[in-house]
Amino acid sequence: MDYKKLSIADQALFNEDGYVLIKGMLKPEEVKKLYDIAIHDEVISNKSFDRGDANGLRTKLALWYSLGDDAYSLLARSKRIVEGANLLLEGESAHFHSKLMQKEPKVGGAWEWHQDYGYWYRDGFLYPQLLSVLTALSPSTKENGCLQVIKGSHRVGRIEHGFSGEQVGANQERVDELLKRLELVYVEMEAGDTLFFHSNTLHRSDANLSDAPRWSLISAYNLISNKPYKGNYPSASEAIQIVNDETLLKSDSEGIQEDANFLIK
Ligand SMILES: O=C(O)CCC(=O)C(=O)O
Ligand SMILES: [Fe+2]
Repeated sequence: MDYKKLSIADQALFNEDGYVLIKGMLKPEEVKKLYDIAIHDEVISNKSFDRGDANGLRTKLALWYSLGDDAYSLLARSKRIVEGANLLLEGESAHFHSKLMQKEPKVGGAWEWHQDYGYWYRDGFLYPQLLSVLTALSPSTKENGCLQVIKGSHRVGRIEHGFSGEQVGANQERVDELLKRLELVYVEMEAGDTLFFHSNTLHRSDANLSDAPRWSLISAYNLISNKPYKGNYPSASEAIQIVNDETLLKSDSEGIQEDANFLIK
């Protein structure tokens, strides 16, 4: 079976709605491999930190910048994903960072409404020419706190963000007005589905009060010409070393290296 790739119709949906969901972007064997590696990855577990929500529930995550030869990077470097990012960003993309989100049963916290560009603006990106690629490693449902998006909200431009507990959230008054006008979509995903979304798309998620974990991998890409004017994000201005789609399954890649450049909190 061939690997999925994004089409011109997917690009049109992304431009219209601010996101596009690609079902079955990963093969079941690929998801199994990545999830197995992730749940046993001690480096990830040691480098993870958590973010509390307004109710004190906490989501664990590990975040790193440069790509390597680990299994997560082979996905982030895969032809189908990088070409998808290139199509949607309308040019050559670079990798800004990747993260492994671990929203555990009963304790995984909520995320407040935000635009990723609300954060990344502060990191020094001058243009919102960035996107997130979220791949579900386990099923993502309303019950376990799937991602919610406001359809078409990428068109409003950057909204002011301020601190809301330990998280940075978008101005609530604006969010409330947009919710009166635009559709709120719960993006339920099966393991192996991938959501591409614009850096100005408003999104949030509920806490995971269910018995099922919700793990996902999120890689962020910027247009290579839109490199940040400050900070130290080497991969954001480097060409991505693309690998064939088969590489993830064929290689004996494992978890991430201890010396990957992790964000340390
Ligand atoms: O996966 C989620 O629930 C939201 C995470 C998110 O939006 C982020 O890390 O920027
Ligand atoms: Fe986000």
